[in-house]
Amino acid sequence: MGFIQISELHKTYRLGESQVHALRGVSLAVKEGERLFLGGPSGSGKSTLLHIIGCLDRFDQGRIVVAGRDVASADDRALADFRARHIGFVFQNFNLLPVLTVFENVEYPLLLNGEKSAKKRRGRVEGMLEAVGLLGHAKHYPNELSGGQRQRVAIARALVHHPRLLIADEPTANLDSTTGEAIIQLMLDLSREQGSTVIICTHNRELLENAERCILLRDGKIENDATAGTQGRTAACF
Ligand SMILES: Nc1ncnc2c1ncn2[C@@H]1O[C@H](COP(=O)(O)OP(=O)(O)OP(=O)(O)O)[C@@H](O)[C@H]1O
Repeated sequence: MGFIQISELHKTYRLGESQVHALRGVSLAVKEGERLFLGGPSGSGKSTLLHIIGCLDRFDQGRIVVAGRDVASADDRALADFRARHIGFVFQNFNLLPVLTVFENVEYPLLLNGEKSAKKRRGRVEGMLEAVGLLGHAKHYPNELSGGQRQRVAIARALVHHPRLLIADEPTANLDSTTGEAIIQLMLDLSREQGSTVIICTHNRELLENAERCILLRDGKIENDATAGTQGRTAACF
């Protein structure tokens, strides 16, 4: 069985009388340590799928196992605990807490996970800040940083507790292309060092074309699932 095992996943949003079928039977297996890019047109269901894999949202039908856990059977509290321990998130808008310093933002997941030793927390946070090149900015607040620096803090926060899964939803959408490239590389490098599985959702054609594995969604279904070297992959991806 895969590290992530998804079978016939369906998700429908209900807005008053109308319904949106965001996922229409998605099946997928991801091995531990795999680095997967998720693409597809706007509205194809990418964020919905990521949020379900990241245990941020529920689904209507199907089955999903993440890191050996059948997440549908977990109640909200157990799910929040599972998320805090095993999953790191990077979002398009960075989602840093503006009233906390850079250090405090990165420390937050360790506090959530109940790490009581301030010394251990400090060591882990400083190690991550050094890895993302921002140790000198530990006392700054998010609004004193550039977009690229904020995303580096978000990466440090996402990985500080050594999650088994890193999920990134459009992490480069608000960055220029050079900064975006560096951010993706940093996420891939650091997660490889930690052995984390990575799923990155993006509209960036170049990233999708060069991905080790690229999954394309269309109308809530997987249209294409290709690993590097597969013939015709680029054409099938768009
Ligand atoms: N909270 C919600 N309530 C109602 N409909 C929603 C909600 N979230 C998403 N949808 C709808 O579900 C479908 C899939 O949306 P989703 O955000 O997963 O697509 P996406 O591929 O991530 O799009 P984008 O690339 O624009 O971010 C869309 O039709 C969207 O309008």
